[in-house]
Amino acid sequence: MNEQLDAERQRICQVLADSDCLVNEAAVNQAFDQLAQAITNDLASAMPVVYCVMNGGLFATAELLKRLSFPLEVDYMQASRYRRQTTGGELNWRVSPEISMQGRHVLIVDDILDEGATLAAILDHCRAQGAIDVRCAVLVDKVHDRKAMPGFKANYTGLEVEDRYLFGCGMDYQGYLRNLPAIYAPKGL
Ligand SMILES: O=P(O)(O)OC[C@H]1O[C@H](OP(=O)(O)OP(=O)(O)O)[C@H](O)[C@@H]1O
Ligand code: HPA
Repeated sequence: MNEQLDAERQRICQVLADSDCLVNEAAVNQAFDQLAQAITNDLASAMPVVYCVMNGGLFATAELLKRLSFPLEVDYMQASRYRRQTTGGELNWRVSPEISMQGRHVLIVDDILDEGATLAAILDHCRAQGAIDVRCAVLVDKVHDRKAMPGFKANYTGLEVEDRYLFGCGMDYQGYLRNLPAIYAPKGL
């Protein structure tokens, strides 16, 4: 491995070593079980299309899909506003989904509702595309009063987590550590 990449690896390992684990793996799995049950109750007969919001939604989508045992289709979209930073900017659409939303029940899956600007824009887009029912599921809703639309909530929320910069379970720290099965926050952030 080149020296620069190894220094990066060591820096990220140090961030992880210096972080607090806020939600452990067992609690994350329990949250996914509850989310999947609520989604099943509502959508089992609806032949929904489940859209993963890449990249952060990949982990939550996989965890949910393996718990959903009814017919559905899966697609993805990519709309990002953080670009490896810890504060959000303008929403940048990078990939649009292939499966049409026209006349369909739609479930958007993402890792986190933070300020909510990403999800709000995606939900508007889905309605404009002709979906008859648009719902969203997030693993985490971050608790603070900076929501883009006050009171904005996902239809399905796994966990409410304190107002710190989070990583793990799909959420990244500077592009890394999405793969961790628990939720962490770096000390001081
Ligand atoms: O509620 P908001 O403040 O809008 O933030 C939430 C969004 O931010 C993250 O995506 P990001 O733009 O970092 O892209 P990523 O999915 O590739 O990490 C996350 O996956 C959500 O989509
Ligand atoms: O706390 C966060 N962590 C990772 N990605 C995010 N995108 C919005 N908020 C966060």
